[in-house]
Amino acid sequence: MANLSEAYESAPVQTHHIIPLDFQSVNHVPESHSWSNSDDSLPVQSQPLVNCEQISLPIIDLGDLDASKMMGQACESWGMFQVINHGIPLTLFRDVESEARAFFSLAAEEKMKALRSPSGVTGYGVARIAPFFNKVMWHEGFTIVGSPVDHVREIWPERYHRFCEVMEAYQKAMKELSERLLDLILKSLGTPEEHIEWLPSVACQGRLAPCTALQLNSYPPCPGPTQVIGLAPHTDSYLITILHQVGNINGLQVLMEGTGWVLIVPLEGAVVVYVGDMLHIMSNGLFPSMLHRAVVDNTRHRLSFAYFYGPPADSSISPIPRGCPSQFRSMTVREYIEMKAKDFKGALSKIRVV
Ligand SMILES: C=C1C[C@]23C[C@@]1(O)CC[C@H]2[C@@]12CCC[C@@](C)(C(=O)O1)[C@H]2[C@@H]3C(=O)O
Ligand SMILES: O=C(O)CCC(=O)C(=O)O
Ligand SMILES: [Fe+2]
Repeated sequence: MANLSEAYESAPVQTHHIIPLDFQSVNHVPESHSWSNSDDSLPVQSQPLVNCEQISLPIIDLGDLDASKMMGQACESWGMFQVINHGIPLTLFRDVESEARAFFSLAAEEKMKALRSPSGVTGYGVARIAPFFNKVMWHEGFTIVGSPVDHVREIWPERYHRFCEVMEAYQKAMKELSERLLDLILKSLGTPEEHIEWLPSVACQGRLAPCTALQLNSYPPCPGPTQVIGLAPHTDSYLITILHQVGNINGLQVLMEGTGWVLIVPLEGAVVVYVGDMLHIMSNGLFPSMLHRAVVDNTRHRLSFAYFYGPPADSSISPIPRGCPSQFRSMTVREYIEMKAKDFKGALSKIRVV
């Protein structure tokens, strides 16, 4: 990426925090992955990990004339919504799925050839938030910022082109969709143009590149799904995340005030869009960036693809003026990502001013 690698370099991850378990060779949950009775598990155990309540998130048709208003309402009440009629061909989701499956089914020593470096962003490894927990998640990921070619060529000298082409096409489609969605969401907030000079519909020429990333998440089947966590509770950092959950395997849960953890059941053909920290800041706290987590299945291998979109690294983010005192101080995207990389739980409260 032309943008944020340096922000992550300032908080490198220890090598042992990057290497996932060899899931193909385990038939029990090792102590390192058992979240029961660990300090980390407190927010996790306050409710059953599986069979929790299901909710129906608002479903918004991108062709609907009221889409902007509905998105604003959904962001305010839920911090998230589902989108249908988004224009992403089903074949593209299937192509990404087939490349991701081909990658994650490789033997552990093959995947290790694409390992993310301690201060890098692209590559194979555990989630970036892993060092903040004592226990290890039942998860492996492949993060792509820009092109994965240098990593994938190591594994597939003959067929790496296909993987790269598919990921490039997906990132292009997701970038366009993110920009369409942000246009509508920011319109619902009455955002003045000078506040979002980086958005293509506003910018003239010479626009800087947005910060984007694609995360392929893999949650292998687990012999003790209630003991482990796929992805520990977190909020996403950027403006929005577009999530595609593969197949009809449940996994994504969101913490709803007053209700607890609720399951977001995958809806075929739809994507889930959620508010990230930067949109929470821009909306001056009106749109919550919801705490979410992923749980795992005992027989099925779950995959999800998360696409993150944020403003260019050096642009500043601050609450859109809407007549109320600002709850957050202004900072650059780079500064916020650096803060979150060092302290992922405390970053938002550190920039809160009221
Ligand atoms: C752009 C990014 C957001 C992310 C960190 C990253 O550089 C690439 C991976 C993303 C991810 C995916 C899993 C959850 C998460 C919190 C993490 O550990 O890595 C998010 C990061 C984020 O939103 O900050
Ligand atoms: O796999 C999921 O459902 C959630 C993934 C996620 O939260 C993320 O990649 O940030
Ligand atoms: Fe997330």
